Amino acid sequence: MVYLQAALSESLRLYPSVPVELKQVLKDDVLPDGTRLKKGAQVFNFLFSMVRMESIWGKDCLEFKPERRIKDGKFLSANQFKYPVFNAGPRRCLGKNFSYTQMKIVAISVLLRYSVKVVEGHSVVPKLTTTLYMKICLMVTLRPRLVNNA
Ligand code: HEM
Repeated sequence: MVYLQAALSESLRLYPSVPVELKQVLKDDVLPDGTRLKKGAQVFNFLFSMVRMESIWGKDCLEFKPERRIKDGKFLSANQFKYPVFNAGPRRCLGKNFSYTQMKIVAISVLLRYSVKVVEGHSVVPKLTTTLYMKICLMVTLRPRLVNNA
């Protein structure tokens, strides 16, 4: 279960369901990098880019590596501001735990019955909208697993 949690988190890092957020500035403010923001300004937060930045995630930032989220056999929760896939701060996603439960149920239901292999040469091309899609569907081969019902 630890590896599945890490794999789902890592998938959402590289392909965040909410790839871009729009925020509005309530009062004049200064970002940590010195950028000045005027009240009423709109700020696009490009999560899709942020979760792939080398300065935040290291040289292997573009690699799918669930292991980066596991230490001593335990799942490592990332700082919400480093991993804002579910937003960060007081307006964090209320459905985070629920969505992990859903994703695990779906993954387990499929993996229990089938071995899944992505079709050779098929590449995932993201389609950026307010939520993230794939430009074309994910082409996979499913091989039934032998289930022992005894
Ligand atoms: C992988 C699944 C999900 C992801 C990546 C996700 C991500 C996010 C993000 C980024 C926000 C902030 C949006 C913004 O303010 O611009 C958000 C807000 C929210 N999400 Fe999710 N979400 C997921 C699933 C769910 C589910 C399943 C539910 C409900 C059962 C849910 C309920 C909410 C609610 C109520 C908010 C608004 C929170 C607030 O503004 O105080 N989310 N989510």
